[in-house]
Amino acid sequence: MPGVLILTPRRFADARGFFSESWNQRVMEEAGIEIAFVQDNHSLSRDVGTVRGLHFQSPPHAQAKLVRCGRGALYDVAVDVRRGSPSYGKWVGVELSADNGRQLLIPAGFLHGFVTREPDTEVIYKCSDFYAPECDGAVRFDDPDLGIDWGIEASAAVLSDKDRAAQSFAAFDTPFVWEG
Ligand SMILES: Cc1cn([C@H]2C[C@H](O)[C@@H](COP(=O)(O)OP(=O)(O)O[C@H]3O[C@@H](C)C(=O)[C@@H](O)[C@H]3O)O2)c(=O)[nH]c1=O
Repeated sequence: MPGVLILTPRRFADARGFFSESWNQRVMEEAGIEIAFVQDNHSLSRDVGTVRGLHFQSPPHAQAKLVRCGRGALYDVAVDVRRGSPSYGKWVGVELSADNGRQLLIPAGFLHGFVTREPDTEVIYKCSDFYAPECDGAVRFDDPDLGIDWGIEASAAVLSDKDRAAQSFAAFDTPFVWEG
């Protein structure tokens, strides 16, 4: 999926555990990734099968996100909703866990959501714009047009009221445009 990257920072293990640089702006810039992150978020989901998503913030407050797992495990999903993109409407999913240390970089122009695979899963992510509730939106995680395989029965998902009432993908008028 163009623009979506899995990053796995090096871990320096010793008798105490490990040390890892979870974000290093200079290293990222040397790799061609120039994103000015301005907000860090941290969520805890108690139950296995908690689904948060699919979420977006519209321009002018669109957000790129760098997502990682601090405790437990989750399946993280990004859906390309950039009008005109070769992968418009397609999704990609990656297992992120405290053990595997992976991070998922999701550019602006994607819906984002995840399902937790372990109890008490903590998700930590950087965002490239501030929370703007007036630009916040959601699309149904189990929309048949998207066909995302969450690995759970949709009826068993633990959801917020907002996500339970989210619009269908067919009704979603994407505010994002593919810029090549
Ligand atoms: C996202 C967000 C929420 N809040 C508040 C609003 C609300 O009262 C409470 C819970 O918000 P939500 O129900 O939207 O939280 P949540 O369902 O965890 O929303 C998050 O889901 C993941 C998948 C994302 O990608 C995020 O961008 C964000 O949309 O926290 C903030 O103060 N700042 C924020 O940046």
